[in-house]
Amino acid sequence: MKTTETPDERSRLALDLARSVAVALEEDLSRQQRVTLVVSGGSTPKPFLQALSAIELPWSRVDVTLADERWVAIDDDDSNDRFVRTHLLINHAAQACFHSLVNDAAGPEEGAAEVGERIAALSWPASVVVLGMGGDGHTASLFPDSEQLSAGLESDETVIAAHAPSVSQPRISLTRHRLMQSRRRYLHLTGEDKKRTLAAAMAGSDVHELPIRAFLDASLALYWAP
Ligand SMILES: O=C(O)[C@H](O)[C@@H](O)[C@H](O)[C@H](O)COP(=O)(O)O
Repeated sequence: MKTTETPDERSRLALDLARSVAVALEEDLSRQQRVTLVVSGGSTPKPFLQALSAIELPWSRVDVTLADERWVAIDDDDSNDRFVRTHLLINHAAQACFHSLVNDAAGPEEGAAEVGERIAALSWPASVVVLGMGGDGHTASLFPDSEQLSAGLESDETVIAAHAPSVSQPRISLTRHRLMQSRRRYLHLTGEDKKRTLAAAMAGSDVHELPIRAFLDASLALYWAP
């Protein structure tokens, strides 16, 4: 029955993705001193991050950052920073160097310049960007109902401050421009609802309706399980 198969399929998917990402990082680490890995928050990546953390790599040469973040304290339950520290920066990956998308500023507008400068100083193009997607077709914090969506899709800054009526907390997000500065991009999704959203995204072209469309090119590797 599907209900009993689903967790296994999701675990297998997470492991497959972790192995692909590890191979990619290792390949780039054989040619350059430092590599950048961009991961997403949310709930889907948890088993992937845990699986990746258990793979032996020269992690001390890996810079990890996030596709986006909620502007909350780093010990808040909703913090992606905390999520990455809990699920990725453990086991072998405890040696990686994590770069937060938040600072002490009052909000993302005030903090974005410093964060952008720090993140831009990492090694680009990133080796790997792992994106997630919401049921509304957002990725990172590029939300369809956000006033900052055009900036997120078109600006050549590294990060933008973002707000959207559909989400309660202010956000900071890497821009499309920065996320596309990557050698490999993966989209990690689970569930039938997201499969339907992805199919709708593939069937049209308005990036403002479903922002994930701005990332759907031939080089995006899709990792989906029921
Ligand atoms: O929540 C976040 O931190 C990310 O901003 C977001 O883009 C995420 O990848 C999607 O919302 C999917 O989230 P789930 O994996 O929780 O469905």
